[in-house]
Amino acid sequence: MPDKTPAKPAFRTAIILAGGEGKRAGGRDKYFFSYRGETFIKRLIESLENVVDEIIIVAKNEEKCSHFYGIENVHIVSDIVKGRGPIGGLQAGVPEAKGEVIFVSACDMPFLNPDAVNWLFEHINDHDAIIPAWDEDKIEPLHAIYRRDALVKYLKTHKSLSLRAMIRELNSKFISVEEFRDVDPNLRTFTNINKLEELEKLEEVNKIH
Ligand SMILES: Nc1nc2c(ncn2[C@@H]2O[C@H](COP(=O)(O)OP(=O)(O)OP(=O)(O)O)[C@@H](O)[C@H]2O)c(=O)[nH]1
Repeated sequence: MPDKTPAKPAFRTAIILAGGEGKRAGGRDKYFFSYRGETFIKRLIESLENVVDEIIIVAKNEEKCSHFYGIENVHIVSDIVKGRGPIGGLQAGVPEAKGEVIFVSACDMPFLNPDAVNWLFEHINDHDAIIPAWDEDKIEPLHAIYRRDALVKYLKTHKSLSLRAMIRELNSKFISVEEFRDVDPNLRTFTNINKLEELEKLEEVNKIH
């Protein structure tokens, strides 16, 4: 009798990078920006909790994230070396990840769409990474999926702090953002808020609607 049990899907991790200098936000911690009364980081956790098996928040300041301790399947870790940018965040987060496949997320995306994240997980196939792209220049490496083994190997052997250099080195597949319109017609999942003015604009729009 053939075994009809469906293959167990790979364990999935999400890493939320919650560091950075936030210069464009006047030095503020963008993950504590809030929209409709809820912080960006809380919104991200809620968007991800049904899509992944664990969430790792890599914080510049672990203490500031301490109120997320105790949430099931959410772990908080600190940058090992501060000020290294997103790659520095990965250096701390990837070794803690149990998932074979990892969704890497910025912390400043208030409209992350779980269906878009799920779609990415389902399309990584044999690639090391699957990265949404608007065009050749504008890519979304912090709304992308990576294989843990590929990240571990890269981070061990390369010193560059450039995400683009890492993506070039990996067997990366770029996928047009247009592919996401079925699950997110206005592509809001890619909205990221870098400045206070952008946040204020969001809140104004929120008041009107
Ligand atoms: N853990 C960690 N995350 C980082 C670090 N640098 C940037 N990030 C995260 O990576 C994402 C993209 O960062 P950017 O928005 O490009 O940089 P930023 O430093 O946050 O902001 P700017 O200073 O305005 O450029 C954000 O989610 C940041 O929180 C870091 O050193 N450690």
